[in-house]
Amino acid sequence: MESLAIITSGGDAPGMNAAIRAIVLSCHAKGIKCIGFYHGYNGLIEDECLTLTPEMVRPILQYGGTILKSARCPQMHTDDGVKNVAKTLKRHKVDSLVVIGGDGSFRGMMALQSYWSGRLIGVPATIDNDLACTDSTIGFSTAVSTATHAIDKIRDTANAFERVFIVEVMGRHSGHIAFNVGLATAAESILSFENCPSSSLEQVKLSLIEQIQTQQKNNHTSFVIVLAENLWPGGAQGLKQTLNDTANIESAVCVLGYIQRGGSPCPEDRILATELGIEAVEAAYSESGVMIGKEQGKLIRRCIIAATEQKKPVDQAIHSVYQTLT
Ligand SMILES: Nc1ncnc2c1ncn2[C@@H]1O[C@H](COP(=O)(O)OP(=O)(O)O)[C@@H](O)[C@H]1O
Ligand SMILES: O=P(O)(O)OC[C@H]1O[C@](O)(COP(=O)(O)O)[C@@H](O)[C@@H]1O
Repeated sequence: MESLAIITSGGDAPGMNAAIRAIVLSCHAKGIKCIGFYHGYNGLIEDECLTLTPEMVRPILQYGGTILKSARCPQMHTDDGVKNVAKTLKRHKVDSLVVIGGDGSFRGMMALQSYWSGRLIGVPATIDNDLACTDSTIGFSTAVSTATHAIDKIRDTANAFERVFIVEVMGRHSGHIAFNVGLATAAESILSFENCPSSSLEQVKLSLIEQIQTQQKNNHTSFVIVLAENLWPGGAQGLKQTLNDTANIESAVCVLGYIQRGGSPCPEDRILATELGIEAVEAAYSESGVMIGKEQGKLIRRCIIAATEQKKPVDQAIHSVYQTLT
């Protein structure tokens, strides 16, 4: 292998820079030229790139975001877009492409397999942790930690005013962030896809109201609801309105939003990203269409189809602890 390219694609995640650093340093040690393309697949279509050197990546491990920038690239959903990516890779004589991103970015890799015969390796990075074949994705631990610290602060003011608070967290359509953050902050209620299927929202509403009213009768304290984004019609504001209209319950809303995607990666994400990055370069000598993951302390290589098509449920132990305590 003489030349390896990297992109960061989809939602940025803290630790992407640490993965880039590990890949570049590893390539340098093996005498492989390492090319970074900007803006996810867009940079491969537009041919926006630079040769990455150790000097460029030495100081980046502790920073959130990505020095290669990230983006979503609608053209990848067309044959022409994918063909243009393949053309750029051929023009630069790239032997292997490492895609640092989430399930969508890996679907892009699958599309590329039809037009490019180089080696394709995925490094799982998304705050949502919604990829199978790895216990954790790069960025997830940091996002959970950021949201936990934010809710600890909300708890202080919620306690002072004896308020009901609805805190909306990210996760697109999966509840890994909601459940982990809810447990870490002793939220009185966690509302997510896994425990609130859309057909049950009326029932969820009634039991939530009962739970709040019971607590308000007995205690002078706060009530924090951790709500997964895209679950409740109208989001956190919609739920606030519902509580008010149905039971005259006042609540305050905080949508944590993009702060969960930013900030310095926590040690777990820095270490995970470094391990996965180094293993990605190793794998790029002999494999293609694989994602590097880490399960039960072991680095593994799994077919990207399995990683994207399988669901990774929220840890059953976390579910059980929440059910026991509420
Ligand atoms: N089915 C697909 N076919 C080809 N490319 C895809 C597909 N799904 C996603 N992509 C590419 O991957 C990019 C990132 O995907 P997205 O789902 O937005 O983020 P993530 O990789 O974090 O899940 C998309 O903007 C698109 O360029
Ligand atoms: O940046 P955008 O386009 O607003 O997307 C927001 C989405 O991105 C995420 O932060 C990360 O999702 P992906 O890693 O799948 O891109 C989701 O939690 C959220 O729903």
